[in-house]
Amino acid sequence: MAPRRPSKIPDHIEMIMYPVPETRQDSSADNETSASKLADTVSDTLFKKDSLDRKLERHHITGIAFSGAVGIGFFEISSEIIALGGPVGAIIAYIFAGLVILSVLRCIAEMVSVRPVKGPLMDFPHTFVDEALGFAVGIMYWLANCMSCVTLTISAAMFTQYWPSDFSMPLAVFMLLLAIFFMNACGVQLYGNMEWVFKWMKILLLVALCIVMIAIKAGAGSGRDRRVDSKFEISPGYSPTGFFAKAGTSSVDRDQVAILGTGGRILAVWTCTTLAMFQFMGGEIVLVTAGEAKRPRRDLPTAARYMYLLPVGFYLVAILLVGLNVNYLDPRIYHSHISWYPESEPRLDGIATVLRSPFVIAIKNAGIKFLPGFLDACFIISAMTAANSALYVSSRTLFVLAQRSKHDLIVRTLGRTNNGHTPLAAIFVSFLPGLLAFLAVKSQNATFQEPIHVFGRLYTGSVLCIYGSECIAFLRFKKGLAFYHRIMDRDGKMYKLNYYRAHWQPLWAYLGLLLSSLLMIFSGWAAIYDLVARSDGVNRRDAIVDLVAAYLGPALFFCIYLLYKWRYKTQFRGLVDMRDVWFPANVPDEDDEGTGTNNSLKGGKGRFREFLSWIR
Ligand SMILES: NC(=[NH2+])NCCC[C@H](N)C(=O)O
Repeated sequence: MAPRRPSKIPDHIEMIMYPVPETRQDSSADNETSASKLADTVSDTLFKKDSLDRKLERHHITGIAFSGAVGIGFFEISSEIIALGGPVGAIIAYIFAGLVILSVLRCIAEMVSVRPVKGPLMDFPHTFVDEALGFAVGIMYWLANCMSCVTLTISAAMFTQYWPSDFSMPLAVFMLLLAIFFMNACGVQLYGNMEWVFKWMKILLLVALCIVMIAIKAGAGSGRDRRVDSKFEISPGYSPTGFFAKAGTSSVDRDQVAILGTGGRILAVWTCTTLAMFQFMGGEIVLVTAGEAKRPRRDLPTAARYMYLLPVGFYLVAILLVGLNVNYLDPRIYHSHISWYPESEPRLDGIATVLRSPFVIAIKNAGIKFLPGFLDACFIISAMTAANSALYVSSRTLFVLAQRSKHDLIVRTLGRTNNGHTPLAAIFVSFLPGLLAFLAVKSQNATFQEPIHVFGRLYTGSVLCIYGSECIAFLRFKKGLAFYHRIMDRDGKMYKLNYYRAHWQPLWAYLGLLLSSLLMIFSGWAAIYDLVARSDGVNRRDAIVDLVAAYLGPALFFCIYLLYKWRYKTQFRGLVDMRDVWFPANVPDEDDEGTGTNNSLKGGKGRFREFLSWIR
């Protein structure tokens, strides 16, 4: 398909950038026999229907991405973060995690505005760094989303156990998986509309939680239960005390703080940041819609630029407010490194339950009765819709991977769509790992934590590798542009007019690369500490599982990369090979005029209007 010509490009440059298809054939094409050309034509005709439908409007795209980014982590795991780092440590951790997302999204937003192709997340490393890196990113992104689908499904199923009923865990997992499969299988437009509704439900939930937290701080409720606070021997204040060791006693005292002082605090905040990453991940999902977006060149860069603002903004405000309302030494706020419980409290370790949420703890302390049950229902929906997005992402990633595959059988099975342009085979295969959610079912109504934890860590570790790869791809992309600056000047007017040009680059790329690498490398340090420094009193098996979960994703990523590189002898892309930047394949037909990606030229008002139109 001939790429669409953006408006406002001078004619002589247009000829270079968007040559007619014939001129794009390279010399090897001359040698093609007419037989193979005929085969191509036949296969083109046969597989014409195997493409995705371009039906997603901007609000669908942001719905899918928002719904995928805001799952259950913030509502539930935030308690672990507050427990470890105190309210202040939690905010610092959220700022760091937000910074990683901000940096990465700035890089991919610019690349996608120049190259709005199908499967952009794997295309960028493939085109600008190394084919093997693109492959590793594709496979690991697929796997990571399958794993996050498992984690989110288990969480949703465990939340159903809050109400006393006959709704057993196996039944809950089964019904959730069924719902997720059918929502994905019923066509992209319906799916997009559903996710748009879920996005608004989640926004309302976040706003409501903030309002309730402000009200409680102002004295709402039938009175704060101060009895819990009085049990603690350390007065918590707001900042972290230090890094806690594992302990199983019934009260907390200073001996249980393994590393005191500034070092301990820094380590506590670092561990919080690793945990917070799970909550912030998912903003990049906007790019996965590239194959189904109606106007990818216009909508994707804008959505990628603004995508992080809503979740990050809400998360920061809400964590600040909830931190003011809970005592971070409250035994009901759980983290595996702080596991003491007064005998009177039910042990909640490992159980995803509304009772672990810091918001619910604050609400219960304030004596508001009916809200926990209502919030539980909201959390089930939130987790389920994020699992829904995870299946959407994994199926589309697998579909694009299959279409790019060198093996005909894979192209003709997983790379196909049904008559409604839904990649059913890819959806089904990506759904299968979801059955691992049944692992969480120990017995009727009993639950255990390990699968949630392991799959969640696997997802985080893998996505951190992908974020690092996107930053490297951006650095190469920028170098490539500098190399070909006579054809396309990143600082020139034409570029600024037609594409999104992120300010302060390559600073964001370096920052994203540095933070994601550090987070990946040191994500398992607490487990190593448990194993090495405090061998007594620590459950070694737990620590080993923790360690494996932290590093399995990155290890798999590097293995896949090296294996592909070794098998296909791929080379790093030289700058000269980056002609692809200006000859993007598969740029879709867009049904509106112009690219409209660059709002910075529209001035403050234009940008604000753009932002509002995106929020819808
Ligand atoms: N669609 C996904 N893969 N979502 C996984 C991201 C998890 C999400 N950030 C959460 O806090 O629950």
